[in-house]
Amino acid sequence: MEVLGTSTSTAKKPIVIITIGMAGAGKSTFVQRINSYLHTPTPSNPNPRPPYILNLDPAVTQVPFDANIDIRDTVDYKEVMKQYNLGPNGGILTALNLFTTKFDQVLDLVEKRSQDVDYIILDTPGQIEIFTWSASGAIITDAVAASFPAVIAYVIDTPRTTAPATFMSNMLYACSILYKTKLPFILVFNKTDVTPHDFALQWMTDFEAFQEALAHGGPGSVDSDGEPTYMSSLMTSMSLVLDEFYKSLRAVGVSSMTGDGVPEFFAAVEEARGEYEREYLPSLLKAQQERASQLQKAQEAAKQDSLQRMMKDLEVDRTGNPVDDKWEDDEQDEQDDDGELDVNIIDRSEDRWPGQYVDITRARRPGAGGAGGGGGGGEDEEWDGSRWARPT
Ligand SMILES: Nc1nc2c(ncn2[C@@H]2O[C@H](COP(=O)(O)OP(=O)(O)OP(=O)(O)O)[C@@H](O)[C@H]2O)c(=O)[nH]1
Repeated sequence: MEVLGTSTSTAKKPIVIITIGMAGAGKSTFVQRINSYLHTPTPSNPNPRPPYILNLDPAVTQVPFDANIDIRDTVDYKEVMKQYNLGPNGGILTALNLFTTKFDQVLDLVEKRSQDVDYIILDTPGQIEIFTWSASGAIITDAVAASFPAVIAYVIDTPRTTAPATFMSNMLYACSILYKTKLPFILVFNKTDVTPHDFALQWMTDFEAFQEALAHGGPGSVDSDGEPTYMSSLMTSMSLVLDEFYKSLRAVGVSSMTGDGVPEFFAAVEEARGEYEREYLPSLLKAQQERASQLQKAQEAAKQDSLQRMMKDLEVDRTGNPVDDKWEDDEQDEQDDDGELDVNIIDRSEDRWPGQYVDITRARRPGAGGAGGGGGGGEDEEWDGSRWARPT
């Protein structure tokens, strides 16, 4: 079944990996690493198919991969800054907005190549909020997720997330993106060559261990009386919320530098494809069907409204102009059982025949009867082959 271009059969469709992460987390290096992995033959996959890559960061000076579509080919962000008198972040956002206006063309190009690729990779702007909290970021995400199975790869700078408070802030941010996009989500703990991600996995699975880490979060976690501070209590409550959130995502540790953990990442992507088909796609289709039926209802209501207004206008005309009433006598005849007016629509292209026309533009003379009921066929009129006329 096709609904608004969305196919329920995603079996042969490539999966879109949307790479998101804080500035410096290693998104571009990660994209390059998975790109290189997908180019490399393995015994289980001797003929790998290169991915299709989209670079959506207009401000990046160099990317370590060849993007198939690069926003920088379409929008010059420095020129945008000059023309619109903007700072760097405003320039990046406006460049992304301008690019989004052409995103239907991007999707067309991707659709054309979709038979030849298994993965489509999106690298997003360095300033995370420009993509995650902008209208254009939402439009792009929704558009790709409506056309292909899609997954969010949230890249985390592991060495910089070892403090419990930083870890929790990062997780809360990830949580907000998950609830905003509702797409399958993979936490990618990057730079494991510098700091292994075991501590993160432990904090995610063992609530007590994270509480312990929070309690030993250093000065500030308890006040002078030895009681937990406001900040410490807030973090404890938040971590309770996050405990629920951890259940709905998968986490992998990766080193984009060495390639460690990349196969595990792709295993998680395959799992995410299943989740997309099981959970995201049905709710997407349901939402589209609801929108379609709401649209139909709105159109029907608008039609009824116009009809009622038209009938009201006719009523006003009739009361204000009783002599010119063309409906009065035959009103009962012309109403069907539902009380609706039974008016025949005339096809002007067909041959005319006597009595076919009811000329409602002419007032019926009082007392005039006969065929047609309206403006023609009065007692003293004759059909001359094309119209009713008084004999001369
Ligand atoms: N040791 C180590 N360094 C890494 C790894 N991945 C990325 N880096 C380094 O982290 C820095 C930031 O990497 P980028 O790939 O530019 O990060 P980004 O998230 O794309 O940064 P923005 O361009 O600001 O969005 C670079 O110096 C990388 O070499 C990794 O797995 N291990």
